[in-house]
Amino acid sequence: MTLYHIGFSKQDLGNNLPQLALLSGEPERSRYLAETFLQNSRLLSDYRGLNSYLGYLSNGKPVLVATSGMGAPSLSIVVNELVQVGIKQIIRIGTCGSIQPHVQVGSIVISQGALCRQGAANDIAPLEYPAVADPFLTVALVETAQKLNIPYHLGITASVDTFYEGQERQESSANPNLQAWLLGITQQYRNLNILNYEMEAGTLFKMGSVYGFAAACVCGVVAQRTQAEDIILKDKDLAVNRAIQVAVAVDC
Ligand SMILES: O=P(O)(O)O[C@H]1O[C@H](CO)[C@@H](O)[C@H]1O
Ligand SMILES: O=c1cc[nH]c(=O)[nH]1
Repeated sequence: MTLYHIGFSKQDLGNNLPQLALLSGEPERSRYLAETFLQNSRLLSDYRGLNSYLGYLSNGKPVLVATSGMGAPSLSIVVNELVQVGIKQIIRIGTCGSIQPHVQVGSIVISQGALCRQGAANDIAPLEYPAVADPFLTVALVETAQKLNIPYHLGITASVDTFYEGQERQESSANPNLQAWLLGITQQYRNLNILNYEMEAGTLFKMGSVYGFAAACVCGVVAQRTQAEDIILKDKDLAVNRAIQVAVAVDC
């Protein structure tokens, strides 16, 4: 049966079924990953911008590349359907904004868990349910980053629903008047040793624990929120390439 949003079925994946999916928020990143880092990749579907590919790692292992779209509601749909076609491991390859001075643009953040401020996650499990990454897959990502000599940070991520309001952007937002409870929240998170902001990992982690797959997240740092609100476009390719290099080389 073809799954409605991802646009393919288990039968479309052949006899050598992939267990691992590499999940990006951005469709262009998925295409780049499949065409540049995988062998014999082919497009499975491209519906609503949620493109997906089947390809092979250099060790011959089949891997699915899929697109989550932005934010947890969209991710939850894609991940649900990936589980239905038999995926057992999902590595999110994303971008993020650093909120710590030592976490520099161009480096990568591997999330061990997330502060999950996401409405969609509450439909998966109670608010108090921990949003934790799979420990084995996460350590494998760390070991790969070390082996490749890629600057990485391991720690806690803040996964929030909005890019502007929830990440306390005022100067670059259409509405500079944030709700009172959001004023100063980035400093509070900094004090809690949270490393970065992004918009999907927390819900992915909760889904992993509830639905029984291994979830992990590696993000390239494209903004430095101790200095400014904007995305540093000149360093984005470096950051994203590093995150992809680690994810495709992971031993899992
Ligand atoms: O680059 P991706 O994977 O989309 O990740 C980040 O970028 C988007 C916001 O610009 C959000 O989806 C956020 O989580
Ligand atoms: O600052 C950033 C950069 C990328 N993605 C986010 O969610 N926030």
